[in-house]
Amino acid sequence: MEYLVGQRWVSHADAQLGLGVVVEIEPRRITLSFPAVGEERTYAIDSAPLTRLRFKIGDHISTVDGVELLVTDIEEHHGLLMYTGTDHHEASVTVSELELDAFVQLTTPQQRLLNGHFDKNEDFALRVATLEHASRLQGSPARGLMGSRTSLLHHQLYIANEVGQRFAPRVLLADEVGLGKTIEAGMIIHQQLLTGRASRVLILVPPSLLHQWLVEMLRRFNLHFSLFDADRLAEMPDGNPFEAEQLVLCSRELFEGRQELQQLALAAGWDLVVIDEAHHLHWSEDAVGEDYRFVESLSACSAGLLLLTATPEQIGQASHFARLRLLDPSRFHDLATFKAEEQQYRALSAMADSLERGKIPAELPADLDPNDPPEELIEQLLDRHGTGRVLFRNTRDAVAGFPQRILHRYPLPQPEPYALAQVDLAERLHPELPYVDDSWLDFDPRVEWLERTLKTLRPAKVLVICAHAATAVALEHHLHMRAGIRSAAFYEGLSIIERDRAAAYFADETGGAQTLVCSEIGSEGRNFQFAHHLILFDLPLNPDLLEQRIGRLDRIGQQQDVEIHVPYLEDSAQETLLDWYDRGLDLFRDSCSAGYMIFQNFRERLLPELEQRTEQFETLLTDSAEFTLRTRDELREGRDRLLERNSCKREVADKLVEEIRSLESGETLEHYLEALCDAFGVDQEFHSEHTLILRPSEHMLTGHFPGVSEEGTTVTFEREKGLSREDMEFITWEHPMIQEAMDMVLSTELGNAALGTLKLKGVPPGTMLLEALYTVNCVAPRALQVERFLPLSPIRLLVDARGKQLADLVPHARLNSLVERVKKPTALAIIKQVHQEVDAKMAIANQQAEARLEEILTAAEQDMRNDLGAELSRLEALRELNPAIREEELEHLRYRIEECAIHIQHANLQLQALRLIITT
Ligand SMILES: Nc1ncnc2c1ncn2[C@@H]1O[C@H](COP(=O)(O)OP(=O)(O)OP(=O)(O)O)[C@@H](O)[C@H]1O
Repeated sequence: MEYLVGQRWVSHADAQLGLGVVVEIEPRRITLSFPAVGEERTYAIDSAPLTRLRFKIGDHISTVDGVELLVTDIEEHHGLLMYTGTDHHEASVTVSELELDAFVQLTTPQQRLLNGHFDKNEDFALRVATLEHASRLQGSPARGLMGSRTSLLHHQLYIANEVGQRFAPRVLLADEVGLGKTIEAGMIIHQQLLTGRASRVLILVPPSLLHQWLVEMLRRFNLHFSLFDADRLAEMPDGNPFEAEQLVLCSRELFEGRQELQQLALAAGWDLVVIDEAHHLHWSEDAVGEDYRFVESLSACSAGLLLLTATPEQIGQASHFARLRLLDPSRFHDLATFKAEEQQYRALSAMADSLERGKIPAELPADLDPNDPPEELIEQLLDRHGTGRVLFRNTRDAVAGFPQRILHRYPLPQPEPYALAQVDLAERLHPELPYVDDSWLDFDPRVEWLERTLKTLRPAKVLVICAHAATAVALEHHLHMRAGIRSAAFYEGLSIIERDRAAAYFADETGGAQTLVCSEIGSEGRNFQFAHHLILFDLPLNPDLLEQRIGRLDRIGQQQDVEIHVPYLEDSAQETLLDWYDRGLDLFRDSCSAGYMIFQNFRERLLPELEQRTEQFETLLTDSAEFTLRTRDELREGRDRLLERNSCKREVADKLVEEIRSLESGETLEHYLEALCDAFGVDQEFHSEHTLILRPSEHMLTGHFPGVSEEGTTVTFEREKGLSREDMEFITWEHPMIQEAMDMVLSTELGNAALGTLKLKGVPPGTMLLEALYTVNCVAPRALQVERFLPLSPIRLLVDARGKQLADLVPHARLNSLVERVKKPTALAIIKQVHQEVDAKMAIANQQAEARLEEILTAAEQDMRNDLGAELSRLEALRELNPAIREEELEHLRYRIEECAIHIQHANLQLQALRLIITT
């Protein structure tokens, strides 16, 4: 080996030393300085673990003066290498190796392989597997949807997929109570974040739901939201607090009367704003509430907006319209037109039905071609004339699988003080209201009944709901202090912590409260389906509120029939209202999305009956029941049906479920995580089937492995187990542990250079094979989603001694099982001899990969143009008829197609891993 002072060498025993400069040569010893680490090392010349650093044409080098060059030519002068290259001004510059920057990292597979920095064959295999999995996930139709810790429910996956794919989704999620709107919103947020379409998200909810949202986002989607409340804001340093976090959760009330805070939230800018229980936003044609105005301003400065409500018309059709207007002001600009359009939806649904039966309706809109297949016609009808792009609503009927609701009525005698005192309607319905003290507890028969009933139902958990906070507080106090019943109160006056403590006490299976006494507002949106007894201490004067109450228990996850107990005072407004809800609306047995509309329809006849029941009441009941039946039928056949068709297309949802199940089935993920743990030095212990305990070991490759705590983390690959065992992490391809570990592999050189031997029948010993793995590297803004059409697309090549391609003949997995490791000294000896041969094979591999790249890029561009082009033509056709399509969506799509094409055309190859194999 010829050493000369000034030459650059690298230590293959210790890659971290960086580049070494020969500073002294003695007869048997050689000294190198390693400037990057400020060390000098002396070696015996015969056994120095050194490899001459020779850059290649095409490599990027940098000099001590900070000049960056792309090498175009290399010559040797008196034993020193002279590199000629182009700098960033495209000027040609020649530098001697003396001038090279010592901090140079040898990271490319070729540099590492030729400089003797070998990885284990297992690490090489891990790198290849990582690239293949990453590429497959990028192209998966279930991207962003497979990682949630939820049951795979069709209606939710459909909506999440449909909405999550949109640029800047602006929709109203209006599934009936308890069908999982929070979960749908979580899936959409997760998908938008994972695919880079959104990075800043603001969620506004009622105070009682803050904690529930925080926990649901974390537990089900691994999304860490920061909860902003008055205390947190007070503690934050100067500056805009909303800019300090990307994912923020706070209550709408936080902004009430605080203009300055509103301005800060607006100034921070968001990609997606989510408003839960959106029916509370105040809007009427005469008066617009501060809350509505604030959300309207937020909506104007955020690309995406999700509004959630189970009872969109709870405050009437006008305010329902107002929320749609927030989503798409250019579409929903006039209430009267909107009302007229609503009438059309029913006719459209009837048309869709006839099409389904194979009949072309005479009144089919002119823009549809009756010769198209009926399925396509239905799609076009819904697409072009329905409300589906903005409004999603699934009903219990459509989702199915819900338990029964059973009503129990308890007539109680009217006590004298109430009979004498009642004046207005509110007091008739809630006779305890006027009492400033708790004296009503002594004579109101509902109190004694409540005490008795709770004792009879013991140990079953019972949720009690009443209209007012004061009633809830007094009742709970009584139950707790006087009746010895374990209870807690839950109402709007409590702090968030107190509320969560009360809910947790109620949820606690052992030693928790038997009953939780809630006020109307306090309990909205909460999950109490672990109980199946509901006591309605009074009844609200709005069917949608009653539906909200029942929905606390009658929601996804309810295992038993829901027992609804209603105590009421005989011959009172309560009895009349109960009769009307029960016999007029049949609301206790079946939810009714038109409850408020029916109430409005009969309001004028109903209210006087609540004051004083007359003989007319029976007729009112019959009329209401008939009207309800008709309305239910109409809805079933009309608007709801139309919405359902848009809110869940079974075939699409089936495919998503199938895709997720297939990604979860088998043991691919399990084996992959095991390989990751082996590579990074994480210990694995068997826990139970498809479940492991992971612990950091003493031989960790890096200081930390994502998601593995010091005391150990239990992980399961089974969805069912993941759902029932809160103490375990449910691992999917989208779990942060896997995503971050994949990033760790791909952002370092782990496994990118390896050497092994192989016995192959018929191949003479000493033959060289080069296995190379390339990916397609497309640098593009994440929001463009280019990887949907152009994923990493790993290209594997296996070049033999004569330059023949053997990749198909000897697949990677088979090669892995045959390759044997080589001891480092032998490997170094081999590599020194095959330098030039490797270069020659690399040139062949590069050429072949380039040819493949061209094919891949052409196909990707075609795919992209087909896919986005079809979407564009569909939207352009739609826009002619349906102003629900916003112009900016079209513009964005056109821009996106051209931008994607440019980025695809500029994609290049990246060599990801190289393995040299010698036959023995
Ligand atoms: N896919 C799912 N897998 C498991 N649990 C689910 C799923 N979807 C919903 N749930 C559970 O069902 C309950 C209802 O869901 P969620 O709170 O999202 O409903 P909602 O439609 O927002 O209700 P509300 O109308 O009361 O606001 C919650 O306890 C939720 O965790």
